[in-house]
Amino acid sequence: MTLCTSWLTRAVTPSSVYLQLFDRESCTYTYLLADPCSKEAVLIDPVIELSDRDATLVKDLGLKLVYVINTHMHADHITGTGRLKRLVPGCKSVISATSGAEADVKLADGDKVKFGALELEVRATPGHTEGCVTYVLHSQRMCFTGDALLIRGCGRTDFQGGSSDTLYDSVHGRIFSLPEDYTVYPAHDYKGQTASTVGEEKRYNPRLTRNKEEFNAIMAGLNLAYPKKIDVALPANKVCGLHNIPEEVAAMLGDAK
Ligand SMILES: N[C@@H](CCC(=O)N[C@@H](CSS)C(=O)NCC(=O)O)C(=O)O
Repeated sequence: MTLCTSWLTRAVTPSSVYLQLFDRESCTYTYLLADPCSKEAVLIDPVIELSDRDATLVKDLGLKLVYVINTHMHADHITGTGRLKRLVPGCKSVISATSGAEADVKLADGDKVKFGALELEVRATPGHTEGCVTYVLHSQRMCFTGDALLIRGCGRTDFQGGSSDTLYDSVHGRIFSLPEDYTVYPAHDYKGQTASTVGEEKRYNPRLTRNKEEFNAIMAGLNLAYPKKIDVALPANKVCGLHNIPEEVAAMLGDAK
């Protein structure tokens, strides 16, 4: 198998626009996808502090932002969804129904998110949280895995209804069942990696290549510190980041609450 050593973080082709954006503080990847013909676009997993960056990009590229989508209710940062709804009137917030968060559109397994000629398939991939989903853009052979599958890793399973048993089944059943050449785009990377493929992760993921018993033991032994912002992020993200924004964040954004 050929391993890719560099990945596009930006691609504009006749059939799609794709940009991978990064938040240095939370190591979150935000994705901007668009159909170049209709100009309809979606953002996946935006971060509130960078919502001006994202709104400006949408405007500069002449795109029409139709959906601001989350892979799950994040615990480490406040989503940019609510603020983007203010900055780009008309776009709709989107998250899974099982996340327990408020949004204009609540998705279920098997739903499709359509923008222009493009379509994301929603695959429920719980385990990191109960409401995690993976979005699959079959036409571009891409999947956006949130925190379910990270590059050579996976999301922790020690809060928000997390379960290592469930995560193992989600990744093996719903992500590793995709064709091996599909590119995997995660919601975070802490080591400077940008993307992987289903085939690479099936072969080299140090957690998910193990059997379920070994995986459960690895996850039980991670002993990670709680995310620094969890106490402000979860209440804010329950309403898609629009309310309960901490004062220092609101001040930084020059926002009324
Ligand atoms: N240090 C960060 C939090 C890091 C962390 O816990 N990341 C999560 C995803 S965000 S909830 C995770 O699942 N990590 C898996 C791993 O193996 O590292 C902070 O304080 O925000």
